[in-house]
Amino acid sequence: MDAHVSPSSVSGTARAPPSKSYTHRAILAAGLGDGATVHDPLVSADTRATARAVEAFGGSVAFAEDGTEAVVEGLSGSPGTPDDVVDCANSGTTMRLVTAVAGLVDGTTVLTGDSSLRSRPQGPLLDALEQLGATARSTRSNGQAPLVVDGPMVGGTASIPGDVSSQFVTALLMAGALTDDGVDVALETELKSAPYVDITLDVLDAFGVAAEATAGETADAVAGYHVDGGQPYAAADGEYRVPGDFSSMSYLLAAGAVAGDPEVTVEGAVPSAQGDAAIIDIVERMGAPVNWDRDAGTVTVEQADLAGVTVDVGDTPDLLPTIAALGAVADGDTRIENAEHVRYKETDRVTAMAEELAKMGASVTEEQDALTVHGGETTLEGATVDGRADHRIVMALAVAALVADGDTTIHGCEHVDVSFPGFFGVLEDLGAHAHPLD
Ligand SMILES: O=C(O)C1=C[C@@H](OP(=O)(O)O)[C@@H](O)[C@H](O)C1
Ligand SMILES: C=C(OP(=O)(O)O)C(=O)O
Repeated sequence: MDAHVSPSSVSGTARAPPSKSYTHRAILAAGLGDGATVHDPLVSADTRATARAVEAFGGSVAFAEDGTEAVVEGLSGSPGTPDDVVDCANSGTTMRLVTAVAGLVDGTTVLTGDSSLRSRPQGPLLDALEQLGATARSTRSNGQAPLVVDGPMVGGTASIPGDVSSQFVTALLMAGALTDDGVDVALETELKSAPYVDITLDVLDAFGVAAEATAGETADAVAGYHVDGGQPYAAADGEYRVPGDFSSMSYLLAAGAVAGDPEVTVEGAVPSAQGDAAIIDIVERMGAPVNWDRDAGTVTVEQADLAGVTVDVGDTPDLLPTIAALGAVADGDTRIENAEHVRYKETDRVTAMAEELAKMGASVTEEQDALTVHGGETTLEGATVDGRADHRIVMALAVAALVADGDTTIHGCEHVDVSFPGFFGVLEDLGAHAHPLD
């Protein structure tokens, strides 16, 4: 489906959806234990995939019709053999976390996903599961799904690269808590996307599971992570509440910074372990006045003439599309560095943003691990662009389109359902001329 975006301003207050990363982990943790009520879950295509996987292992997940909670019945630490192939759809988090849980099953689990997910790397996780005592392989022997996993694994030490996906570490820690021997994850390289492991430690802690980083050679270096085995999952009082999603917030804050008339306020911005809260500092560094009231959980951003900045996205890969869109509107160069792992997402987001912003007239230089947007050299023009079946590309292009000269058509706008269902409605409520075409 196409979305149509005309140049327009935005103002008012919007609420960010609940965190996708926290929701995946909370539903899985509740499912691996005796169940819990997860309040304010993100109800989206990706989190539904994790809910289906919990059900495939023998639990159940009921999302309330009004979306305010998910009631999870757990499988008490013993995932059963799924009756059918587990379809992780478009969700990398689901596939990685569920592959490790499959290593606990005394039987065979088969996992697949859509064509995007079947092209993403899983090899290091398969190797890790083998090191822990499971059998894990790719049906095509190319480190990609479909995957076949035979457990049970006992635990031990798994050595993995840290520069492909932090989700491998998250997966090994979450499943490792239910092994007999526990799991030591030894990182072969520096960890990218590290704040996502902090989110995992946060959720594990809330479910009564102890896990920690193990010290490296220097004071701030991390050698890996450790989780003891035999730790049941149990949320305090059987309840867990999901905070707002800063990656989703980034599009609303970026919209306010480029097209605020004069400002936009985003609710749901309670502090949590999410590295993507860095978007607040980034829009401020680019010149937009920002006020984050941490107690109230609100961020207000005013429109301003933005200036290019250099941003390292090693910790915050999901912000790359948003920063690239901001850079196309700013004056001067915006250089996004340490970005190679951003190529392993729903699509290669470095190339996708370079090519799609270029269609809108932006001047862009792409390197293997960096993207530089040369703002101010050209005028951003409305164009027909391709969201590449990737929710974040669609939303970032919609932000750029608000201030392009002329109308923009974005292909594949329905993919926002992966992380931010109703995104175009929220933009419209802020006053933007942005809507899906039937
Ligand atoms: O664990 C998570 O919830 C996520 C980790 C990150 O992936 P990588 O660790 O693969 O970079 C991020 O890009 C993804 O959107 C969500
Ligand atoms: C990469 C993402 O998610 P996942 O890895 O779960 O597909 C994302 O939401 O940007």
